[in-house]
Amino acid sequence: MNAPVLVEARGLSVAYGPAAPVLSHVDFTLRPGEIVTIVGPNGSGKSTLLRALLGMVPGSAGSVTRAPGLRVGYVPQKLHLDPNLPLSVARFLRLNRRLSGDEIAHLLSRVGAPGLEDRALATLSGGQLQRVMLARALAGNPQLLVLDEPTQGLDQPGTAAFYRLIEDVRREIGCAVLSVSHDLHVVMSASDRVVCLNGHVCCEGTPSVVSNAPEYRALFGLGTGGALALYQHHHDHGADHPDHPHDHETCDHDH
Ligand SMILES: Nc1ncnc2c1ncn2[C@@H]1O[C@H](COP(=O)(O)OP(=O)(O)OP(=O)(O)O)[C@@H](O)[C@H]1O
Repeated sequence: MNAPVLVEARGLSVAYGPAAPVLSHVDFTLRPGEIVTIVGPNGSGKSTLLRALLGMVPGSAGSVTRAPGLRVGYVPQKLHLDPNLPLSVARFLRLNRRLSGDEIAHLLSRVGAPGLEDRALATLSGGQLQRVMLARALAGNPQLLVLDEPTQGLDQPGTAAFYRLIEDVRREIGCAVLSVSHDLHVVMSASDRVVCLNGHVCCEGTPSVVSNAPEYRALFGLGTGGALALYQHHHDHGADHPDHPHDHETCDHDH
């Protein structure tokens, strides 16, 4: 029998209005407890894929299925905060669920941000705010934690510490973690599986498979032409889409 699946996309395409699809023919499977990270250039459809998997945007073709009753905790890319809004951390955490003072204290210490209950949200540092966002995502005891570039704006130690925290949380509550990230070093050390996206799945597999894949190296300019390569990645998504997902798909390049 197959292992249970939390979220699955088959042949998924997504278009915003009449424009060309942002995502084409994406196959994706996430199983319980996995840490999977989506990488890819700006505009390659990473956030769109997350949103489509969560049912926040409809697919134009293909299918998305989620385990019945799936509990998801979502940490968005950015929280747009009005600095004049006098919203405390505790009130923020209670916006969409009932939580006791003890539960809030426990959540905040769980994410390494103890004692912030009464602080105004707008006065927190970037790192503190991300931890509070993570606390909110964990409040519903998720089976799946979804993180959209959660460490944007954090320095390298802050980023590394945040991902260590995510690994601890995964170990503790056994949730799967699906994230979008540009922090390639961290991604490569902290993911079970990496999916490299550029409107379609260019390559996927374990970090070591992906970091050696020519598609990945071309996209991220590792020894193939520097950062410029990022913008010169052309692909022909036609012939070779196998029925079975495997570690390493090919796509054509023009450098
Ligand atoms: N609501 C929307 N309406 C129309 N177009 C959209 C919408 N959201 C995203 N797009 C377009 O879809 C494409 C993919 O966007 P998406 O945000 O999924 O990419 P991304 O890989 O997450 O990018 P980034 O790394 O810059 O965050 C972009 O061209 C973007 O302009």
